[in-house]
Amino acid sequence: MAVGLSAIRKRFGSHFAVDGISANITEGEFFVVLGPSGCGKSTLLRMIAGLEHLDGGEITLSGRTVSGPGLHVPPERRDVGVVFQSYALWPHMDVGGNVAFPLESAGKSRRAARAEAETHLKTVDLMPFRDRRPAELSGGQRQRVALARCLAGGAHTVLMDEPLANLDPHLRSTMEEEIAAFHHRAGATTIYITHDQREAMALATRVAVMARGQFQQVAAPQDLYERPATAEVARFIGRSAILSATLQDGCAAIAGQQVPVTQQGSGACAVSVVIRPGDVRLGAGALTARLDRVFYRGGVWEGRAHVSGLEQGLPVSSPRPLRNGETVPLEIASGWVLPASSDAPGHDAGRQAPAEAVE
Ligand SMILES: Nc1ncnc2c1ncn2[C@@H]1O[C@H](COP(=O)(O)OP(=O)(O)OP(=O)(O)O)[C@@H](O)[C@H]1O
Repeated sequence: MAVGLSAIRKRFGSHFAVDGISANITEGEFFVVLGPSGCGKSTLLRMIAGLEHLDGGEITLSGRTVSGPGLHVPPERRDVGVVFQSYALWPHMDVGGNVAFPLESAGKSRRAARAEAETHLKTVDLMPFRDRRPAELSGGQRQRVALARCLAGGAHTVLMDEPLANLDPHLRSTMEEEIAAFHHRAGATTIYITHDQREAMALATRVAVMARGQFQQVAAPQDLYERPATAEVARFIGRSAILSATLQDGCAAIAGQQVPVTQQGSGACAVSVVIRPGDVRLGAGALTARLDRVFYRGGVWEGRAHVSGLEQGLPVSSPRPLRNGETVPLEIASGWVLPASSDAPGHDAGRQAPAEAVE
């Protein structure tokens, strides 16, 4: 295990910014922490980096305890590289100098450090820019310098705190590909923080959905989408409707129809069913819906389908044009039953929040 978090807590005044998080992050994993602003993501990262002391619990890095009761290994002795959203480059040094800096600090000669820095500049495709100063680079190029410098530091574990937050959407998606390639090449265990679910889904081996200082669910992106543990996770990841239904013989009664559903374990007959766009078939079926909130999303149209008697509109998407106000036949072909308790699928993190009431 590369990074072990055991019931870690951090309090500011009376407020727990990190409130009992446990997780085991494996060697080489790309682990994304996803959550809304203020949920405690940066505090968690700073605790792992050694920039915050813990108020409880224990952190291990490669099996070595670095934070725990009466123990706090300083940041520079943790073998951890950090990339923040502000690039933190030296403005007076050129690109090559910035990347060579950790190598020189580690005692290499200037010449050897420069030569090694070039290998890392090649990795992020920045060799043609090695003599420029940071001020002469675009945001994306600066971020790549920060990545190369992190590589040069040779850290076993890389922590990234919203590294793409300052970039425009087009550059963000290019940089996502760069970061994925960087991870593939460098192989370092990476913990990446973001509030952007699309970014999380694109990059992660596993995603931890964080809220109010706790991990709500830790799972692979597809599992999170298809088998959310709570209503909160279902709402945070992708589009969904969450409907109350009664369950019998593997089917949920929704709007007078028997909808085949998937669930974890057995249990209650009054359940909450998550419906995703892929669960709804448009164009045929026993139900009739009126569409609104229709948007064209490049290749597909998205909208909400309102069926009489249902408490929420269903999310729909179609490769054919949809129109606001049109009436369409549809069928709900499948759904996911939210686990009633904490024995949620894919959930391997410590303290858990109860499933929320359905809106
Ligand atoms: N040094 C501090 N002193 C007091 N409160 C703090 C301190 N650092 C963070 N907090 C509080 O702890 C909570 C979590 O903050 P944190 O920065 O970890 O959230 P975040 O999820 O990273 O947010 P964002 O996405 O907006 O950066 C917030 O309520 C914040 O105000």
